[in-house]
Amino acid sequence: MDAMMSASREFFRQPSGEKQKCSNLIDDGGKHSEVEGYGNDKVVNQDEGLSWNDRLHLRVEPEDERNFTKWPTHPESFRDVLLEYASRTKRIRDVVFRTIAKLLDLDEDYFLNQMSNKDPGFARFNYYPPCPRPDLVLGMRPHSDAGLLTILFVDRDVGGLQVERDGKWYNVPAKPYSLVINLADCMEIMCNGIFRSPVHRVVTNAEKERLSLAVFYAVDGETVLEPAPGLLDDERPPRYGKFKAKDFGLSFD
Ligand SMILES: O=C(O)CCC(=O)C(=O)O
Ligand SMILES: [Fe+2]
Repeated sequence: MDAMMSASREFFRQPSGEKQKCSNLIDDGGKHSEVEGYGNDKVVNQDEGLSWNDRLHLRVEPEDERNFTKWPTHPESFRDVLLEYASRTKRIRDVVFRTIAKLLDLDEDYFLNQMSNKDPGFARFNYYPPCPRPDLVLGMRPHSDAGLLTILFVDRDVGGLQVERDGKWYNVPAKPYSLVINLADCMEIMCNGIFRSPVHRVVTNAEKERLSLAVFYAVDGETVLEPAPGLLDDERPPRYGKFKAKDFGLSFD
């Protein structure tokens, strides 16, 4: 974990020109951007406000779709460290899926069986510079994660992540060597809302920079999502319909 965080810190500390070698902008004068690479998120709606962060977004799954041209070459260790890190988060993902299935009295492999070897996984390195006016701008605006599961490695010293419940925001503490596991929208659907995909945001800090790394596991656009039949009966009707992930933008493809 230390190696992953220091590789990330080293990447973001480089001069802008070096980071732009991994840019997410498409070569058309910077008018369009793609999901992968270094930069900022695309602003879809002017009213949503900007987020005070830089990010590097890299596909880690499926293995044969990794695009190493977007992966940093500095620090030199970056690629190997991320490959090792991603292989471990994938194992954690599987343990969490099995545990959730057991908690719900489903077949242990129910969620794993819903997945295909085309399902995407993305590593998103977030860098939040110190912000002179934390009262005016968020590090990341409120959202829920769209996929199945997010494994989030938060900064060991600097807090900022908050989770919403009943209209109130609660701080998620910064803690060394801890991972925050976030259930995302597609899992909420498959769990028929028994487990919820939380709305969360990041507040800025006036003095300190903050780093985090989210690994998102999602589903292929063709995956048909529906509440697990084993969770439904007359008293517990489905809260969600059946649909393809891509029809609701619930995939990264
Ligand atoms: O930086 C954090 O702690 C949260 C990041 C996050 O929510 C995301 O990347 O989706
Ligand atoms: Fe998130």
